[in-house]
Amino acid sequence: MRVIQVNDYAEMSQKAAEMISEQVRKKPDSVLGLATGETMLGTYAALVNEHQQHNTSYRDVRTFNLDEYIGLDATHPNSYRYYMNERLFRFLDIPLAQTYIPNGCAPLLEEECARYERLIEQCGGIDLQLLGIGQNGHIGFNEPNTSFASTTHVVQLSESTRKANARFFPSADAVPTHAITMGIATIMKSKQIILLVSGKRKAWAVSHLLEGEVTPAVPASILKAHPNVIVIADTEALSHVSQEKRKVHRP
Ligand SMILES: N[C@@H]1[C@@H](O)[C@H](O)[C@@H](COP(=O)(O)O)O[C@@H]1O
Repeated sequence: MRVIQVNDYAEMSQKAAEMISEQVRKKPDSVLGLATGETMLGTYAALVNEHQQHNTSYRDVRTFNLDEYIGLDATHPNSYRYYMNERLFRFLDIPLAQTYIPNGCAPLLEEECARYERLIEQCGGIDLQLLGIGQNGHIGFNEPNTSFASTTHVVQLSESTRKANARFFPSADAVPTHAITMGIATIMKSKQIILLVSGKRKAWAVSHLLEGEVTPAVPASILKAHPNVIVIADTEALSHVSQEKRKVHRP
């Protein structure tokens, strides 16, 4: 695991956008794994900027998002489909049919999970997966104590995650109780992973990731076992981590 320490959110976002654009220029038919949340907003804005300035084309790219709330459709402003369309896809030249997000309104949710997992495989797997991290160390919506062997599945969101995400909803009760998420094994199959972390809110999760043991109690800790992970973290997110560990980590 390689750690890149940056000063702040803006620098983290710029760095991540540069790495994603580079991947797409190197391999124009890349399969990108995408994430949502506040962490990604700056990266997507920087990516749009880069696309407009340098004409990097996304025509042949396919994208798979990590997760989606159950019960919110594409027109709901809090659905991750809405977020992705509004924040990123509408500014790029990517055909929407090449952007995949689990359908949280599918009548048969288990089948939807299996379909999604199959689709990722049929596209040749994810070349570059972008990840954020929850305050409790979750990745995607894989809450603490999810099996490391899990594939795309339906999850019940923990109260702490619902509370953390309530800031985007009109009220805490409006946050859905369930979601579909890529599993931990799905995420770990990606060829490369970039984890973005910003702010004091995430300091505990980052310090466990870099200095704690690998345990299902902190889902992100499994990333230590992946051969190609880059963590881009700002000074506040790294504030609980020793200077030594901030430099370079290899599995
Ligand atoms: N499912 C998403 C995660 O993929 C994301 O990493 C996390 C952190 O979000 P934020 O970036 O808003 O802190 O929130 C949600 O739970």
